[in-house]
Formats: sequence, C-alpha cells, structure tokens
Amino acid sequence: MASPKPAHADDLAKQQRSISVAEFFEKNKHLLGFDSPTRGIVTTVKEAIDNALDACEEAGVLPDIYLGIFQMEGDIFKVVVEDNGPGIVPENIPYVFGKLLYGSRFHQIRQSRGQQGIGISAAVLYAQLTSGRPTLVISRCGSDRPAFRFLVQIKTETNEPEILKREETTWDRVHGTRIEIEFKSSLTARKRLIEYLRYTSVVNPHARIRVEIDGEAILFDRASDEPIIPPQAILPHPHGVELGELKRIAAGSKEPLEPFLINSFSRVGQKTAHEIIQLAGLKETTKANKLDADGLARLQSAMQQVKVPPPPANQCLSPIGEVLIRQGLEKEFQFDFCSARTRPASVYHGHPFIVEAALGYGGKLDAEGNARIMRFANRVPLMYQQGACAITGCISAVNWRTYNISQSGLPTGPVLILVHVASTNVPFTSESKDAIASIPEIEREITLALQELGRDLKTFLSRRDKSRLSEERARAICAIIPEIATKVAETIEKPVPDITPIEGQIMRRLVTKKWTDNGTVNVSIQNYTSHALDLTLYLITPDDVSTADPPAVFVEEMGTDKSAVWQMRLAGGENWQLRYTGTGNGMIDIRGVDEKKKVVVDLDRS
Ligand SMILES: Nc1ncnc2c1ncn2[C@@H]1O[C@H](COP(=O)(O)OP(=O)(O)OP(=O)(O)O)[C@@H](O)[C@H]1O
Repeated sequence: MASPKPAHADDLAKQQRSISVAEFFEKNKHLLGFDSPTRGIVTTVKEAIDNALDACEEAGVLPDIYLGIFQMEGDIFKVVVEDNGPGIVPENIPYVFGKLLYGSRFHQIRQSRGQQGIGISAAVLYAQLTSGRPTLVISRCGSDRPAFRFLVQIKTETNEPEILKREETTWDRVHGTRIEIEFKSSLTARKRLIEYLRYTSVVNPHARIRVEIDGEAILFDRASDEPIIPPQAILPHPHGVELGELKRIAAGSKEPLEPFLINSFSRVGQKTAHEIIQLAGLKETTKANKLDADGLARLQSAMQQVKVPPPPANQCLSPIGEVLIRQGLEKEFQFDFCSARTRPASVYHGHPFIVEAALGYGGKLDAEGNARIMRFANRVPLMYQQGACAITGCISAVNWRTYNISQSGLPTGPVLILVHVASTNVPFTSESKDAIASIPEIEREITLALQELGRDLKTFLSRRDKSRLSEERARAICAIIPEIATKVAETIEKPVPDITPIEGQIMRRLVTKKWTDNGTVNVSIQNYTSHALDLTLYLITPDDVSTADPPAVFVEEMGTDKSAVWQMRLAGGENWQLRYTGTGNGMIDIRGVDEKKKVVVDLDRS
C-alpha cells in the first residue's frame, strides 16, 4: 500500500479555519457535564434550577419553582422549569438560550450559582443535538408587560441564536420564566435527581420546589420565609489581579494613576494607592491608559506587595449560616446530634471565600459503610466526581478516630458531613463544575471547620457513652441488690428488708444524667450559697419535652433546640428537685438565668 502523501503547508492552510465555541462544545459536551443521556438530564435540571434560584435571589423574591419531567415518545424526555423570578427581556431571550458564553454574571465579582454564561445554552445545544428539537421559552417581566413565547436554538457554526418563533402570549404569572427542553435521556438517574433536589432544598431553605417526575409529585417545601439578601458585586482586589487583566482594565481608563487605583480596585484608598505608585516607581500624574508594558508590570508587582485589607466578603458573599444549615438538614434527616460551623471569611488569590460545614450523627443515618458526604459550592450541590474534589480530600485527611469515629479513608458509620464553599470565584476543576480544585487556603479552612465539628461530636459521644456506662452499672447493681439483701439478712438473722426505695434511689441517680425514652429525670440544684435568684430554668434537649410534674413545663422553640422553661425562686443553700417527663434520646443541658440580675448559673444535675 502506498504511504500517504506528506501534507504541504498549503494543503494544511486550506483546512485551517476558526472553530465556533458551540462547535467545540458540541464535540466536547462531556466538558460541560453532558457525557451521557443519564447525566444529561441531571445537568439540564441543575442548570435550569440554578438559574431560577439565582434570578429569584437577584430580584429579592422567595423562589417558587416548578420542575416537571415527562417521558415523550421513546427515549425523548421533556424537562419543564418555571420560576417566579424577574423574567428576561424579550430582546435578550434568544442570546440567553441560543448563544454559549452569554450571561450577566461572568464579569461581576460576587457569589452566584452561575458564573460563565454557558449553562442553559449548553442544555439547549444538547437538546437540539440529541432530539433535533428547539427549546421553548416563555418569559414575562411584570404586570404591565406582555409575556413572550420563543422557540429558539443555536446555529452551531456561528454560535448565534436562531429564532424559530417569537410571539406575544398570555401567561398567568406576573413575572418569571418557563423553559421546556426536549432531549434524549432516560430516568436511570432518577435517584440522583431527587438527591440533587433534596440537597438543593437543604442549602436553599428559603426555596419551594414543586416537582412532578414521571407522574409522581414531590414537594420540597421551604424551611424559612426569609428571602436571601442578594450579594453585592465588588471591584477586583489588587492582590488577585494578573498582568493581562490589569492591562485590560488600565486600557479602559483615562484617569491618572491614583484615582484609577482607588476607583478600579476594592479596598484601595488614597494612602494605599500612593504606596503602590511609589513602590512601582511611577508618576501619579501618568494616565492609566498611557502606561507602557514595563510600567504595567511594575504596577502589577507593586499591587501584590503592598498590604491591602482583605476584600469585603460580607458584601459579596452569602453564606447560609449555622442555624439555617441545621434547619435545612433536620428538615430532611433526623439525627441524634447535629452541629454546624460558618468559618470567618478568607481569601485565595484575591478572591474572598467562606467555608461552612455541618456534621450529623446517628438517628436514621446508615450505620454501615462510608459517611454520607454532601458537597456544595455557592449553594449548588456537587453531584459527580466526589473523588476528585478537594472537599473529599480534606474529609479523608482528617483523623476522625481522634473524635471517636471509625475511618477507612473516609469516616464510616452513621455520619453525615456537609461542606459548603461560597466564593466570588469557586475554583472548579473543570467547566462541568463538579469538583473543587485543591487550593491550600480553601483546604485549610475546610479542615479547620471539620476539626471543630469533630470536637463537638466527640463531646456528645463521650457524654452519651458515660451515661450508658452508668446506666449499665446501676442496672447491674440493682440486679444483685436483692441477692445481697437476702444473704445479709440470713447472716445477721434479720428479716429481708424492703429494698425498693434503694433501687429507686439508684435508678434516679442514673436517670439524672440521661434523657431517656419515656423516662423521668430528677434535677437537683445544689450548693448554691449566693443570694437568692429569680431563675428562669431552660431545659434544652434535642427532643420534645412533653409533660412535667411539678412544676408545669411547656415546650418552646429555641433555635432548632426544644426547650422547657419554667420559673422558680432559688435561695442560697436551697436544694430543689425538679421532675419532668418526656420522650426521646439526647443530652440535656440545664441553665438558670436571672433575667433582671443578668446572672447565668449552671445547675448541678447530679
Ligand atoms: N430563569 C432565568 N431568569 C432570569 N434570567 C435568567 C434565567 N436563566 C438565565 N438567565 C440569564 O441568562 C444568563 C445565562 O444563563 P446561563 O445558565 O447560560 O449562564 P450562567 O448561569 O450565568 O452561568 P453558568 O454557565 O455558570 O451556569 C444568566 O447569566 C442570566 O442573566
């Protein structure tokens, strides 16, 4: 066989042409999370729901989202997502859905679920590739505006939208957006889809998501009626600016260097701007757009060296918060123990970020196998590539045995670990946004949060184990007391005494340390020798306190804890005993607070 003729540069030149981004991703759809029909449905739902949540958040409304998944003919599925967000103006609808890399978030420095402007258009591309069908969009921007209905797809050769239909329509929503996308898929990923929605609901406790999937209705209701305060965009931080970026920003400014630095970067005031210019050896009067390559390089280097306060994280980030994380988790899971941490804001490469984490233990969690891990970035669940994610790496690197949890790489047993990384720029390992890259600053924060939670769990477990031990001991003693009483009575030739009160005493001592199933707990307040206090006693347990005798106890919500509260006057040296009954397991914590004197006393429960 003749060997192929070597190509000449002229031959190659005939084949060389630019490639549109749509063509590129059509060929490389796995890079956007569309590797298979099964995965395609999860990614499509995720992109649409993330956009709906972002839009509602930006408009300051509580999200009311509808998701429908219907099997059409054969292996064609239709995904419908409807939101009550601000809507999209009709002029922009074709671009939002019919052009890759078009969006409102890419150039803004603030936390948002979407970042690149590629998510929903990639779903449209995937749909037309696998089913050949365009995407239907209905959107309305207010009661005084008509709703518009579009049929749109992407011209892959140019990455430009193709409008197949545009018409005014009637729609009962005053504002919002509805999309209908049809593509080849299957419902093999049903479990993962539900898991995605469940996890989304945990970290978005303000959202209500109504789901209709293959004829089954599921409601993920909101646990909080507080809309999220939308994070505000900030200017780039001087420590995170690369030379190319600085060149672009400077080219667009006719200002002299001092106002240029102050107006273009966050946390730069007059003093800092002056220091940067001095260190770079530049003149204050030089206009930013007149800097040559050397001047720009010196300016960029000086910007990295001068001390600048960290970016204003409170403004541009929106962490979930410890109380809401616990509320969200407890809404979906029931634990014996749950603790959450929101770490202080930190910075990597000039990008602010906050790590939040929670640890749930026991309850209905699986006692066998690895811990359940829930990973989130900017309130979006990360559903794939767990092994490639820095969060998983940090969880495995913590020595969980120190906290009395078994471990084989990952912790094992009835444990749930949630980690949320919120940032203005989440460093994903790829465009499919499945895993967070190993950035040392982020890993450090995750590890610290996990260690804090580990310590909380250890305290809980050791208290619980102590209670169990003393219960076992007391039961063992009670079991042999009748025998001892008989033997002693025989030896001293006296009648066998009634030992019921002694048994009672031992068991009471036992139950003072534990909140038992349908048990009675006695609490003594002892050795208080100070002045009299008008105490409000707070009994805090993870479970309900149902009745009390005496005095009357009522149940009140304190955060996510249930607490029984009652009033009493305690004089110096007095010894009180309180009895209450209830159900459930868990530790009890009793504190007395004199509201007027602002005194808090820990009460002796032994
Ligand atoms: N339901 C919606 N309501 C209002 N605006 C929307 C909605 N969906 C999308 N948009 C607008 O369209 C833009 C493009 O959305 P797209 O999903 O392609 O990208 P993104 O969400 O910005 O980023 P990413 O590619 O990371 O998902 C968004 O930035 C937003 O401005």
